Amino acid sequence: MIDTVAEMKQVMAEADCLVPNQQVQAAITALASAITERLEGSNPLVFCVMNGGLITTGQLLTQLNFPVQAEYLHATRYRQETTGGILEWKLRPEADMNDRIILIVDDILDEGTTLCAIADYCRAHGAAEVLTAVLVDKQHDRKCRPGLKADFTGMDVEDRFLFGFGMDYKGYWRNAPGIYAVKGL
Ligand SMILES: O=P(O)(O)OC[C@H]1O[C@H](OP(=O)(O)OP(=O)(O)O)[C@H](O)[C@@H]1O
Ligand code: HPA
Repeated sequence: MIDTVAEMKQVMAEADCLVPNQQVQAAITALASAITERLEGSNPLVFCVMNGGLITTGQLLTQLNFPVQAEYLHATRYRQETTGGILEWKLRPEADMNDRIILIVDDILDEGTTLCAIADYCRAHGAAEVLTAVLVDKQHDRKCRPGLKADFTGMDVEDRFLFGFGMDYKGYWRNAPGIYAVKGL
């Protein structure tokens, strides 16, 4: 355990800060404005995708200045790894989605498998429309559907393994106050 903590301190010491805190905050504020403009009058049901979506969703929600119903779900496919596997539903949404406009909020659109599966699930359970919002869109050509984009994107980030603002490296550093890339990854 102590070895892990020391390793994680080393990971941070050697990491590249790609986007500093203030810039991330500005991106979340811009996301909130775009979401407000589009959804203010439509009584959206917001789903936080746990665990990674926790910080983006939390900060975003406090900047949505209209009544919002917020829930969470948990789907995961990276676990402690840096490459994704089969998507595992840990907690499926329980709220009634029938005829609702759903907004799914997550930290990162990487290959997109996670967001696509969640959006498909919501549509199959009666959602009238499903929109997606991510803090980060990782730039590469490995998207599960070519050209896949979220409806709302905070920022594009280079193709490295990232941590901070909800994104973890081996379960750690979701709390890092900026977007960092692991040395060599
Ligand atoms: O676009 P994709 O390639 O599907 O990857 C993106 C997903 O991966 C991460 O979740 P993870 O599986 O690590 O689960 P966690 O949030 O519980 O850590 C992240 O929070 C996204 O939900
Ligand atoms: O770069 C990443 N970092 C953390 N979690 C992730 N899940 C998908 N891609 C990433």
